[in-house]
Amino acid sequence: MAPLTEDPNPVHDIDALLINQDPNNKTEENNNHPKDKSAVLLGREENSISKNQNQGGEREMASIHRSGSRPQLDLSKAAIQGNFEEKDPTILLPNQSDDISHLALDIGGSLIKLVYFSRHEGQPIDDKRKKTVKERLGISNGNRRSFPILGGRLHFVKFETTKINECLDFIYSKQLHHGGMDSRHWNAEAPANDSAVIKATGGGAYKFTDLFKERLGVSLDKEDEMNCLVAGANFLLKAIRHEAFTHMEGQKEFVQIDHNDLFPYLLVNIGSGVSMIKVDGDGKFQRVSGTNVGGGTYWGLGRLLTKCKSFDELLELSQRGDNRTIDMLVGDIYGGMDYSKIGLSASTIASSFGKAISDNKELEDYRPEDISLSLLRMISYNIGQIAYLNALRFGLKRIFFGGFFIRGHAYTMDTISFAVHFWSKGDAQAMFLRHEGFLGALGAFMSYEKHGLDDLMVHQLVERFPMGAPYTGGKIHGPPLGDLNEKASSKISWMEKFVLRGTEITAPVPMAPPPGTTGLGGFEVPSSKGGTLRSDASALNIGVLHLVPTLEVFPLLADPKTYEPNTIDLADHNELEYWFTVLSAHLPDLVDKAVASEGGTDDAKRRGDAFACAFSAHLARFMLFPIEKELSINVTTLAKRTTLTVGFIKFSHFYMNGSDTRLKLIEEPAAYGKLGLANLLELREECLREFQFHDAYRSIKQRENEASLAVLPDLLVELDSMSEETRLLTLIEGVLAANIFDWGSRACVELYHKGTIIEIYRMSRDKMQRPWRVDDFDLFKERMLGSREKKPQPHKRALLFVDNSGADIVLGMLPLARELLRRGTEVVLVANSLPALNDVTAMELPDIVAEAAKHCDILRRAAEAGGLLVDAMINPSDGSKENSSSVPLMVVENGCGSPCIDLRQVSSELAAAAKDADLIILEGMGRALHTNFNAWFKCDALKFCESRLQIFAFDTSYNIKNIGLQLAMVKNQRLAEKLIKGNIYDCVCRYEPANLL
Ligand SMILES: CC(C)(COP(=O)(O)O)[C@@H](O)C(=O)NCCC(=O)O
Ligand SMILES: [Mn+2]
Repeated sequence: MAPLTEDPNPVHDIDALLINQDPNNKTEENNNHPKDKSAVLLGREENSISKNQNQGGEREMASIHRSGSRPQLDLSKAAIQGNFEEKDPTILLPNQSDDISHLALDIGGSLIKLVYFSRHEGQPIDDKRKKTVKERLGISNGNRRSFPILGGRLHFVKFETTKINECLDFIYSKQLHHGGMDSRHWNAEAPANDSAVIKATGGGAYKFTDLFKERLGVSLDKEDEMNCLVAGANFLLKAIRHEAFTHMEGQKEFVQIDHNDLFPYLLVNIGSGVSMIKVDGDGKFQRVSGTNVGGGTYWGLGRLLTKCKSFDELLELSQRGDNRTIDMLVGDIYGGMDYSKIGLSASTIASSFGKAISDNKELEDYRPEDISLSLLRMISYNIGQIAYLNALRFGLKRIFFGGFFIRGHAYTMDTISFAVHFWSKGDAQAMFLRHEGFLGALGAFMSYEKHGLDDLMVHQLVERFPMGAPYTGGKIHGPPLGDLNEKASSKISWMEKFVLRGTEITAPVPMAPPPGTTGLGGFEVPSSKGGTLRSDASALNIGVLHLVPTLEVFPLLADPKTYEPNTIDLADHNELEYWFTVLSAHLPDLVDKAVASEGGTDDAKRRGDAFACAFSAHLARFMLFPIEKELSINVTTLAKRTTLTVGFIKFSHFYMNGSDTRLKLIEEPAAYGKLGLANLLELREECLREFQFHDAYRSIKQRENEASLAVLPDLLVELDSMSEETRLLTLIEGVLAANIFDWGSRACVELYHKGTIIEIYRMSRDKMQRPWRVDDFDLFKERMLGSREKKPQPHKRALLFVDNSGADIVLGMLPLARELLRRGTEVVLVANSLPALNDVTAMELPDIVAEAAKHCDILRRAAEAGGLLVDAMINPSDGSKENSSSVPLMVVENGCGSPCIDLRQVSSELAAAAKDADLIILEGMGRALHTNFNAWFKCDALKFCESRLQIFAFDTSYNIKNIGLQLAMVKNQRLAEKLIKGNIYDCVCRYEPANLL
């Protein structure tokens, strides 16, 4: 490669070199102040029409506005790839940003909200497998909309406006003003692009224009605040599954919004002042009302009256307040009685601050806590009341509240909810949004038209890291983490700062709320069980949105609307506590494996520690544990790995109240969306990837694959010597037995010290004794082999959702696949797209199959027919490549990187493979137990799938609602007891033929 940077005026035709680059664009950017669609709808003046039309635009009005930040040609560090002699050599532009705008801002009076995009890190793509699968399954990109975003993440970050310099540092450190780290190396000294433009909304977009220009060399392209709020709210309500929730008396409940029935609604944005916006559709809205008594009033008056230094401090005070000392209640007027005739209880506030008239007290005589609560209730009730009256005025069913005033504060939400409930006599309900603080920033982000985000579907957005926003992004740079007690030093990187911040959070112990009086519907004291508050309460209650435009809903789901992937709902605190303990205990070992998988270097160790800190901080957020329990966990953790700060730092950092024997960790799982065990298991994998551990179990997987492949030929000979019936049973037993190789199960991992892989496999198989705890094998056998009355009908295509590497795939699932192939059934092995624990991935499978095929004709022919052996021809001279006598064996990726699978979001190739499938086999605890245990499948368009075979070793039976075949051996004692009233290593074999439905 040769550098090209010396030549400021390259002779190459720029248009030819760079797709999507518009050389005219520079002038357009400088002059144009694009407005979004709604601006056009509202009939605003548009100053860029003629320019765009000149550029060839028969495009319609709404789409003629070009984003002000279309990328510029960045030739820095450009280099010719390949040979100088070549005629038009490719030129690499390492610093060229993607054709995507990466950052948008909402700069408010107190907070700056950032939404930024990062591309998914380039995964190695096995093109050949994909190509063959595409051909085989007839997948085309035909009607797929081509998204400018090919996949990436939306991150949400906040800064206090007073710390705008930190915000600028952050943008700079991540090079977000140039299109992000993806396109620029860390510390790249590329010159700032003078004409770069960032979308921004909020008053600060005007106030800080010069500062942004000075510090980052970028211009802020101002977007209308109201447009942004509405665009952000619409996007969230349509695209995020668990976005809206109600909050009454401390209870949070998510509301399923039907996208087709979203409009109209009332959006109440409580900032310094309050706006009430009637939203009728995308870009269609009207500000119908508002009130000047809002967040600013609360903070302003509160500051004067209590001397509080921050808004959060004031809110925290309110939690310990008793407003009855200062508010005049109905009971104060009526001698402690209710005014029942007009439906007011004695505890109803008759007049906020009313007692101060007659008390003959000075300001100092009132507790600041009481003042704060009185103020909070006065303002919240007032807003709730006005909002309801406006909803009534326009006949609106739904009221969504957002804005910085709420900040995920349970007490505030309860108060607003109470007011809406009270005034509507229960007819209306207040709803809140998890991303409420980011509506404006998201709206500004959406205003870059080319994102194509507007018609993203729910299943294309995955909130994979439900509470990880502050931990994400960037690489681990800078010196080792060191002592996390140290305050953020200028030396440490952003990532580390974030880790630091996350673990530093101190939160007050929630006070038991004063008992609310039950009366005649007056304003009782709201009870907020989840009334926790932290210094930046809403900073962590949202996750990173992964945009994967290729994800689809699994077409064989009988009813995607009612489908719930999680079997275990962590809203049950006992479950949460148990799984917290299990995952915490597993952490040190996982870190060891992860560090070893990266060569055990210092960098890997540092990343390992950072991962452990981040993941345990995430886990901690869900929990509120008695102190004894916490400490016992810490002691074991530390005894094992003294250098690791896992699970310990978080406790030393969390607020502890002497009178309360609890460590305060944030107990508000619902704030992060509905949480099931699958989310927690996925979070762990995502967190590993975040710290650049891409395959912690790589070497274990390799070792187990090799050992298993070595004994496969003997197993196949053994199987072939059996009668059909015995063989089928042995095969199912084999799947169950081999699923014991699960590095996610503590009990199993302990077993591995007791023998070789093959010994454990044999032992496990020998112990298979029927009847299993749940045993529908005979039904399945009848379907496969037929009966006296019925001849067997081979399945057309079977989808085998495979699980672990090693014995599980090689000695369990592959022989079962072989049996199906032998019977004329096409087999599709469905494997993870990304590693998770020791699960086999779709990338790894072709090699494993190729090795296995060396010992088996059936597998070889089928693998060839399925295009799996293109590279690894066993015997290239035998000419069997074109052999069409076999049904194919194929491999597809499932679209996920977790031990579990959410079938609402699978890869397009799996969706395509499912079309002709009439048998689904789900194997393993993660895929068939923790998720999909209650799933129903169909085949063709409307019929239920002829059979549903779920195989998982060591499964357990929760309250089994479905019928069907599941093969399982329970790998966890507690699950065994709960699910099947059995014991660890019990088996479940459940089969679900359609005629039973
Ligand atoms: C993570 C797992 C779901 C993986 O199981 P698999 O899908 O491989 O059968 C499972 O190992 C698990 O639930 N482990 C935690 C329970 C324990 O350690 O007992
Ligand atoms: Mn697994």
